[in-house]
Amino acid sequence: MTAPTDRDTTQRTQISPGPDAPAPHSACVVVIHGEGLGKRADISTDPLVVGRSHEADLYIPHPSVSRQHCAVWHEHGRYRIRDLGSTNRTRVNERVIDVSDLADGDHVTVGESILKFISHASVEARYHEEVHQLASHDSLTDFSNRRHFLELLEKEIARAEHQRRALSLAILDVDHFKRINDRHGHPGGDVVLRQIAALVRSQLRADELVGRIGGEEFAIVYPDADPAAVRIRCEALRETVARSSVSVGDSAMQMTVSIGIAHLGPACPDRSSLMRAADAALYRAKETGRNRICVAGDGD
Ligand SMILES: Nc1nc2c(ncn2[C@@H]2O[C@H](COP(=O)(O)OP(=O)(O)OP(=O)(O)O)[C@@H](O)[C@H]2O)c(=O)[nH]1
Repeated sequence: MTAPTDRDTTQRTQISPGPDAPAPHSACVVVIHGEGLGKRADISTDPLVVGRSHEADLYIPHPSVSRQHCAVWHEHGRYRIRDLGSTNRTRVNERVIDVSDLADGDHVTVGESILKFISHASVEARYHEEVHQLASHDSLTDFSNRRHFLELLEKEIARAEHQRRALSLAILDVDHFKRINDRHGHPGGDVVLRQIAALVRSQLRADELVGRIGGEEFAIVYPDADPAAVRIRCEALRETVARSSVSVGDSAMQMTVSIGIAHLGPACPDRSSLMRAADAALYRAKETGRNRICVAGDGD
């Protein structure tokens, strides 16, 4: 065996211009303390409303926060903040304000939460974006995780009620998924789940929200679509999965999904009743043979 030479052991430092420049980014506010920790929202010329109302752009569900607490916006090259008549007032760096300019790094106190203002193209903004993405999304499928999905659903319900629009919820569960794990192990099961998630994604429109709400369970919100149209969309999704083949290594297989649908309305006026009804419909779809759709209210 020959002794190692300098060439073998020396690591050479690569000449580098430094990290990639952060993409130009609008400014944002990030919750850095209290309820809503990690949430962020971008700021544009349209006022961004921070508050406890489901319709607030940055929703902070805490009793110390007013329904519409403050608004932040971009105007003639400056970032501005205005208190919206909140009970506990808005503070910028501990100073109570009615209207104020914002500078990079300013702390905004809203009830018991603290927001940080981060100006555009900041490396820190990218860091917070990544942290938020990690906290709110499922790493296997990149869908919203259960907690984030439920929060989005709550906001969509508030919007649908306010605008008197339809909203439906579908819960989809992969049939006999345990067999895949038993045959191919948990990593093989993950490979299949990722492929089914891709099929689900391929069937979604831009305004439809999806979340992974359980191990092999996904949920989709269909805003502003009538019940008949939602049924057709779900049938197309069910068929797409049933006709596609998924694979683990060399082994290809056909999978199916069962789907339960519930519509926002007098029988399901809020998030929990909607989730319960869609779940019960899914249970019926499983009980009556799988690879099918059941709708809450039909045949209960
Ligand atoms: N690979 C993998 N498996 C998971 C994950 N989460 C849950 N599972 C598995 O999914 C399986 C779900 O099984 P069951 O709830 O019994 O249902 P099923 O076999 O899909 O049958 P039906 O739903 O009744 O059609 C269990 O074996 C879980 O261990 C995950 O993230 N990855």
